[in-house]
Amino acid sequence: MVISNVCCIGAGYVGGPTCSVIALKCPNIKVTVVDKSADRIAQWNSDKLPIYEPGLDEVVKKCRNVNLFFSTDIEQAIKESDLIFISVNTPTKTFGNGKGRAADLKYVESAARMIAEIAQSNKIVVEKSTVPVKAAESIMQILKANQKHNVRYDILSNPEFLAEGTAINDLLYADRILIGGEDTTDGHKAVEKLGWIYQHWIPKENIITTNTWSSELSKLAANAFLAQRISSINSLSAVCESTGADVSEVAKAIGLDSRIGSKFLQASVGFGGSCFQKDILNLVYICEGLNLPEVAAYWQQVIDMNEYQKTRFSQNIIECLFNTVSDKRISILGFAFKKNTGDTRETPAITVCKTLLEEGAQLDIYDPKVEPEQIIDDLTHPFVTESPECVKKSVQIHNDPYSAVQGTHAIVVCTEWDEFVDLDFNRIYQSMMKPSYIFDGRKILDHVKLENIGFHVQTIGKRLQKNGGSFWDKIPQ
Ligand SMILES: NC(=O)c1ccc[n+]([C@@H]2O[C@H](COP(=O)([O-])OP(=O)(O)OC[C@H]3O[C@@H](n4cnc5c(N)ncnc54)[C@H](O)[C@@H]3O)[C@@H](O)[C@H]2O)c1
Ligand SMILES: O=c1ccn([C@@H]2O[C@H](COP(=O)(O)OP(=O)(O)O[C@H]3O[C@H](CO)[C@@H](O)[C@H](O)[C@H]3O)[C@@H](O)[C@H]2O)c(=O)[nH]1
Repeated sequence: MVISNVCCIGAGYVGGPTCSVIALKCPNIKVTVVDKSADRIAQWNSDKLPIYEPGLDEVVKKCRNVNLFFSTDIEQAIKESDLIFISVNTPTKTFGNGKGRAADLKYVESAARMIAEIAQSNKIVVEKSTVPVKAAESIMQILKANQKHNVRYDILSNPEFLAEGTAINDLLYADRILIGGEDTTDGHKAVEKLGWIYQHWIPKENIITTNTWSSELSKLAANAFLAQRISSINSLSAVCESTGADVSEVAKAIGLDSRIGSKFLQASVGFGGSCFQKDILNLVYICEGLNLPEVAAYWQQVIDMNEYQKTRFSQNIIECLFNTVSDKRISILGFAFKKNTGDTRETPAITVCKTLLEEGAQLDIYDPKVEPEQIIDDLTHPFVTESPECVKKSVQIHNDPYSAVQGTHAIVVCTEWDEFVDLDFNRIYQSMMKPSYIFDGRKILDHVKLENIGFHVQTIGKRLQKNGGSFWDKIPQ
């Protein structure tokens, strides 16, 4: 099997870690990750990588400039390679047909056009990006229509299932590798070649092959199923809050049924991240295009429930704080969409912060990995009711959790960072305004201990009443 040179177009959250692990596990393959962003490539070549991911630094340090290269010379990398991963972003369209729903494939298309322009020898082109079903067909059309030399292309679908914060582990010990290809002799050969790369570290039985369209759809389906579980448990969290049931107990009770399983049943302020919402919206759009409105509506509800959860949590904060947060200082602990990443794409913290800002609150924000500029950017783009200057006046970013809680009325936990569990809450209580509130949007804190210190505690899917005076009192019994 002779794949000796791999190129990856797109040095992002997927391209970077995936290719680093391929380089680590396949020392005889030269792996070049290219990007049109010179800044991003410079960061990959520096001591401070552009993304935070546990274990990534070590892998990059070991392989960089040995058999792993980060470069802006896209032309050279395409020319040299046998196999090219397209790992560019596929965000939700913000304009025109399918605005707010369809995946924007302009970056995939431009990558395909570049390959067609440059390639002088046969290439296996691999869709690593998450794309709509049948995208491979469009890529093939672009490649064939623009073919410069007598080059043969094979297109494969090889979706990525890594989750941020655990990317290296997910890549090293993937549950499965999915490869979709054409059901022809050449198609099978291409699938085998890509499979051979993964066989360097993934057991053969975990590498599954399907037709191209099944592979493309499986990626959207996997994310839809995962997000659906979160929306399902979050919907029940509202029932728990109104009845006195505890959503963690419910999750445990149902999760022990081996048919249901225990994972992805953690009720929360809502799911975030660059994928779930984008991919489900894309699935909904595809279903509408296929004239399957009932199927589209079914999956749309997963997104709607997530919006409901984020809004519900934010409104509860305001109601608990005597229906006004105007000029009150509120600490936000955690801004990333989950722990162990600095990524803020679609983080529920944005909804919480924007709601509080619209109500006139002053925010003191701390996150161990998110850059301050990123937080300001997220809260000002696009901002409907306030100018960016107003937002900046109302937001202070801290590099220490204790300074972020000093003199504030309430703490809102938006990300489940481990370090929040071990904070000295006695010290924090002393430094806050009274009554002191904690809104635990991630269910990570010891609520009984906090109540014993004197905090008023609110969380998702459970009534905590010890210190009374909360919005639960309004609920008719
Ligand atoms: N982030 C995740 O955890 C994750 C997991 C699985 C799948 N995915 C999918 O993988 C794809 C990439 O996601 P990401 O999070 O890595 O995106 P990203 O935005 O972090 O990275 C994409 C990179 O592609 C570059 N790029 C775009 N067009 C280019 C071009 N024509 N030439 C060279 N570079 C180009 C951009 O500059 C950017 O650096 C998406 O389709 C996403 O849905 C993401
Ligand atoms: O029980 C849970 C599990 C997750 N979340 C939230 O859901 C979001 C997404 O979490 P996770 O799926 O762990 O991270 P992602 O990096 O978004 O990974 C998802 O999206 C990727 C991009 O497509 C896929 O590759 C992964 O398989 C898929 O898990 C985060 O806000 C989590 O806090 C919950 O609220 N409750």
